[in-house]
Amino acid sequence: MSAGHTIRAEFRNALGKFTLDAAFETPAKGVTALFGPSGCGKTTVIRCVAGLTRVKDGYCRIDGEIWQDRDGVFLPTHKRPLGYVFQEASLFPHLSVRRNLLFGAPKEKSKDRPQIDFDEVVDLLGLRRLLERSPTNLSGGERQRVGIGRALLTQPKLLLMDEPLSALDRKTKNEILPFIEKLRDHFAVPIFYITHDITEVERLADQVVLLEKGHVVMAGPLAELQSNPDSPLASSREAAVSLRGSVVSFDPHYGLLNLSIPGGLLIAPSPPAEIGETRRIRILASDVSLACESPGPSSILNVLPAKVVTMKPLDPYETLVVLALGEKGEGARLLARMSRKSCETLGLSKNLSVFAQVKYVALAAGGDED
Ligand SMILES: Nc1ncnc2c1ncn2[C@@H]1O[C@H](COP(=O)(O)OP(=O)(O)OP(=O)(O)O)[C@@H](O)[C@H]1O
Repeated sequence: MSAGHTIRAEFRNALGKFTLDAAFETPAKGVTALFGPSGCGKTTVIRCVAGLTRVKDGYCRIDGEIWQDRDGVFLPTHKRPLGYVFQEASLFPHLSVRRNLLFGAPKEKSKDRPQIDFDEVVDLLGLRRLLERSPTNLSGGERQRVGIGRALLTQPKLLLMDEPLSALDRKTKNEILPFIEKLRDHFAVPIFYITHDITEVERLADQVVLLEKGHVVMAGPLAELQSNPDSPLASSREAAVSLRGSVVSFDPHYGLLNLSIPGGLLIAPSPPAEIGETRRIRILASDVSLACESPGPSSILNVLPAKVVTMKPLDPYETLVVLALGEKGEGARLLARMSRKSCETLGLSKNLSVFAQVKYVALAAGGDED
């Protein structure tokens, strides 16, 4: 990774009874999810990145710009070009949505980097019809969209989002997720996204920093962590992989989308989509079963040749199988979770050619990923 296009964060300090010893480097693009159980230090890390908490032994470099080093450099928060989105947006009740959005936006345009445009933000976040309203009677989801828009319009070099959906009910969360997906794919601003909800990580993250008790357990691209059998993501009950699929065709008769993924093709029920559109796909380990020979007719639409990469017992009864799609195992990784008995009956071993039967393919709502 060239230092110019990465974010490097290192923070070490004892904070009361809590010891923070977190270091990671991540690309300065897309969404980096900070994920881990309550109290593991997610908020503390981004407070350090924001300069709201100052630890002596700290280093923070954002896309070539040093915000903190060990030789005394420490940019105060107001000098750090960052946007901060909290669990609940605190909007100014006496200002219209439009003026709330523009609050904090620089008066002059910077010439050294592309600017985030007001109209683009408004349209992308679906705020046009709210512009002249007062924030006092907005719904929780609308308020949060205004909060996100306001943070983006400060023209940040980094957007920090601290559990932005956790105060919302499931339905509103599902309404807002597509907006966050759109802004991830549309604007070039890197995002640090704190959550303890794995489904948000799977839908939004490009990279993940896994935290536990103030330490970074693992950090890297989402797909790598999901398919690494030693990662807590792979061994969890809800283990899944997120893949990117490109729309190849649509069958209007059955309402089925054909998506090309590395090492194979997937079919998923879906409304029509544009050919070439990229969609994020989620496949749960518990929705994948294996066969050694091509199975006959079945209700399962997706049967993909794959090779066994590795196997890991999760407990005395269940095994996690990591697969590489494609006849030569050249494609994307997939996980299958099965009983130890099934594993033994099939005689699974490293490099064995198998057929992965995928029972359910979850597709993120429309919209192009990079
Ligand atoms: N300045 C401080 N002094 C003492 N303790 C602190 C300080 N800042 C954070 N802590 C402690 O650090 C720990 C981590 O807190 P933090 O809020 O970062 O966790 P989190 O992973 O974001 O949790 P949650 O998901 O519940 O929000 C907590 O035990 C907190 O009490």
